[in-house]
Amino acid sequence: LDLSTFFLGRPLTAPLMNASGVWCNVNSQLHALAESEAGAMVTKSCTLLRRDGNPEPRYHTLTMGSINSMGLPNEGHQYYLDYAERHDYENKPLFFSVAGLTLDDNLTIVAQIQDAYTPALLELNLSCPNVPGKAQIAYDFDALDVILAEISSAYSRPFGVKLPPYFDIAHFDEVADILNRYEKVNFITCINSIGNGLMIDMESETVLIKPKQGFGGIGGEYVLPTALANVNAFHQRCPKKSIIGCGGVNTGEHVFMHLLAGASIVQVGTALYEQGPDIFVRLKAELAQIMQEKGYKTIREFQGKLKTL
Ligand SMILES: CC(C)(C)CCc1c(C(=O)O)[nH]c(=O)[nH]c1=O
Repeated sequence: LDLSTFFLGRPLTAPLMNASGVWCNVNSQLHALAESEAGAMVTKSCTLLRRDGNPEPRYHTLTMGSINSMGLPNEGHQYYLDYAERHDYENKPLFFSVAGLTLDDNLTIVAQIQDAYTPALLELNLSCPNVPGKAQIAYDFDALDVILAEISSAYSRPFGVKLPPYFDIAHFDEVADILNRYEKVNFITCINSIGNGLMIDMESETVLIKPKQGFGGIGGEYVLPTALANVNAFHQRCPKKSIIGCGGVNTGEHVFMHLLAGASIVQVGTALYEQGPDIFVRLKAELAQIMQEKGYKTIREFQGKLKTL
């Protein structure tokens, strides 16, 4: 039973990894992921300098997921470059997530990744903030085009982008058209949390997290249908790019759905936050069980083969 899926020509031991931001801020967490059954791993989106992030409580578990407004707490890009230098790439590939606060910061960080000759794969987080008062980069299509043009000329290797969810077919079309003009963008990670949700505590009649008057990104089971749609939409529209699925994964069935919808690798966020890296043992076993029951020997036999009616 070959659970492995090929990603950028490399077989992974499992089509599973963490979602950026979860269990990947500091060395102890990164070490735990490196030792886990995950087939790959990604660092917390970094900024040029270290950030404390938002005041707590900034993450809260919900009945079917989570809400967070962490505020990009991270150790600064050099810390993750130092980790990338020590990482054992034979063990599993490492993705390096970047969310610079400005285009200049992104270019500075990317130039240093370039100079570090690290085998890590760049995942550019396009939920990074735009100029105040404007939508996040991924929702400002002109700014999206500019940042991709700038990074493509500053970075000589293939890289990927982490996208927030889109909800309009015209947006899938427009964003895919932009991405398809950048052949260096060879993978797309869909989705980041669904932005600016709000949940309420009935007893105290209060919001659940302190930052942004309680507004925060929604993750977990709530986002699975949106995640699957974005994975499939970009899988269909960007045939020359690999899709990394993210959103709503907590069982082998969810992993199977993401792969069927077109994902090559499946990221786990909220469920990993709640259950820890041992979750990859369970997900791997549950996926293998489903493949056994369906008579699939390899992922290739069903990956991207979602049927329509
Ligand atoms: C939302 C940003 C703070 C601009 C980026 C970091 C980030 C965060 C975060 O650090 O608050 N949370 C998410 O669910 N997704 C993200 O991409």
